Amino acid sequence: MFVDVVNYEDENAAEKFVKSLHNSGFGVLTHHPIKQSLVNRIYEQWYAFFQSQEKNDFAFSVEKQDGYFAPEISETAKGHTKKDIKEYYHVYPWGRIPDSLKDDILEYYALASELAAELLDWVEKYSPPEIAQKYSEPLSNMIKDTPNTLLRVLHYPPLTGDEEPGAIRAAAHEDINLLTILPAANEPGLQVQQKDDTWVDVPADFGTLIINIGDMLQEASGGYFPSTSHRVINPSGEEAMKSRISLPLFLHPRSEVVLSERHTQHSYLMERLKELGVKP
Ligand SMILES: O=C(O)CCC(=O)C(=O)O
Ligand SMILES: [Fe+2]
Repeated sequence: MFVDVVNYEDENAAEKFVKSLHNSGFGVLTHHPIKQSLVNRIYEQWYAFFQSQEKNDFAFSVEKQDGYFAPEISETAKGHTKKDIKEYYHVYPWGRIPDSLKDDILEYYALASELAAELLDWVEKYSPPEIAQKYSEPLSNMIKDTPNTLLRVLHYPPLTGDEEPGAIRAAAHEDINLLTILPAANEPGLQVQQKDDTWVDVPADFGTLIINIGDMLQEASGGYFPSTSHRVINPSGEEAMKSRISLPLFLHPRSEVVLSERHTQHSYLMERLKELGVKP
């Protein structure tokens, strides 16, 4: 299979997992340490938040990029003209978070960041030596005490039939960051582009964790780890009436971390945010 499903507790989990990341840009983990009960609670609480008007009190800050991004202003993927059909909230530990939602979401942020550091150690260990020598510092060190890692709570609303023709929940894109950690969403739809340009569903049984490479790790590894295009397609029939919630954690190095000869985290991020139209 293009994307491998790996048992986190297996003896050779690290090697298998990193191989999948190299081959497809994606890897899926079962039996991982993130509690599903916590993820479920977050899905329920934030679904209620997106249904409420309270979200409008947390409109995002252009400068800091924390808070609520309404459907009217949410992203247009690079190279696309139609807006994605989604709304989302950017959680940073230093940013604004509704009081009643703070405890669970910050617990998740900390747990997932901790797991991410371990997964970056796996990536480092199974990078070929000529690739590993490109890393300006150990990969897990790049995210140590970083203020930049972003937890995005996404809500894809039920489809009404009035959507702009051709618009989908998340148009094909690559992630900007180092690595993304994504618990399987409560509804299907996530697809990844294969080398022959065809699209396949990412294995996303409820309870699994999906990990993918972002542009910054592609940049730091000289392309050894590919930042693969992925998208979220629109459901049809009964499924179209349902909301979909997802929770990607985008791991970002500290701003001054050197990714390559061309870029630091900061210079890379600014270039990409301008392209997305969310930063002037
Ligand atoms: O909602 C999903 O399953 C994926 C979202 C995603 O790819 C993104 O926000 O970058
Ligand atoms: Fe993505």
